[in-house]
Amino acid sequence: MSGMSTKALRLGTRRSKLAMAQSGQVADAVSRVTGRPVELVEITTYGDVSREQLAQIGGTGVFVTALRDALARGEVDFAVHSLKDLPTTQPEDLVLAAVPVREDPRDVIVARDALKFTDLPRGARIGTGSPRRMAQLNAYARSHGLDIETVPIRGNVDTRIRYVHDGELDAVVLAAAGLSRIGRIDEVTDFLSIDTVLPAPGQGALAIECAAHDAALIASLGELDDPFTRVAVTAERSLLAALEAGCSAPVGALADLLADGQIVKEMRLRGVVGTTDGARTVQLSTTGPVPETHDGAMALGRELAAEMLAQGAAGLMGERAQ
Ligand SMILES: NCc1[nH]cc(CCC(=O)O)c1CC(=O)O
Repeated sequence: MSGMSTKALRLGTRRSKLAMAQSGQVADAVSRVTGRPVELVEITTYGDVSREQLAQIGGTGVFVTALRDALARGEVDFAVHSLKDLPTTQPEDLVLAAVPVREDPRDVIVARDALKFTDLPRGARIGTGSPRRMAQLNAYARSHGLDIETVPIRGNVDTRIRYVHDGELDAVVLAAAGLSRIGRIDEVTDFLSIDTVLPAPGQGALAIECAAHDAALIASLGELDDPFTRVAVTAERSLLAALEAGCSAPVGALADLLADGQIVKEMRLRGVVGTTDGARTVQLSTTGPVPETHDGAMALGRELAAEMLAQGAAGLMGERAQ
């Protein structure tokens, strides 16, 4: 290494509490593996300043573009993204140098009076701006005789929880991982089973991205990579891409390992799409050997997407949250 090796690495981050929390955690880990200090560089993104409904803006990756621009201009050395917010196409000048071990991928409910999802009273109002969450919660409600109303909301995690504390909503749906990262996991009143709500592709995982030409940095950051998380999110995102759906589309996906004791046997990939009213869904699953390559993981996602499309998935994805 040259004399550059003790120079601080610049980590581009959004200013939101969640982004600052996850960037801070990654900064510590990167500092540990590189032996270099990491300095946070705050960047405002379009997704932070826009007051419109995200789903209405329509474009994928609104949180990501400004960070990537700063990377491409060399203003920062690396960036941390929530993987579920990353578009499925990777810019050629940037690489995902590491996908660290995934946190709990589940969605959760924060409800008044410590209520569980299935104990919500008739007419309960549940806040979520996500067509994926609406579709699956409404589908569950229809098939289990629950009477709920999904209410489109957006805003950061604190804002969304405030709707419940202020009595405007009975419950809100959030990602466990986000609450965990900002230290509010104790406020969860119900962890939604994967059988009820499949998370967004990549949910709970982070992506550490840097310039494709920065070979030394790619190698260092690579120490934080978890190969299984990477294979799983690659399959999930390949499914999403093959369904030609954006991040606001009603697509859930999760890949997990099936183990026999300590021995990993197979990987299962599950996917769902549905209309936001929950009236129609297509949900499929495939199980097979854990893919050993990136291409293998991509193929698995494409194959499941093809089966879902054959069952009419495309017709269920036209909707957007209002
Ligand atoms: N939709 C925004 C978003 N992007 C990433 C997370 C945190 C969870 C994660 O990293 O997957 C959240 C909040 C949420 O969905 O509750």
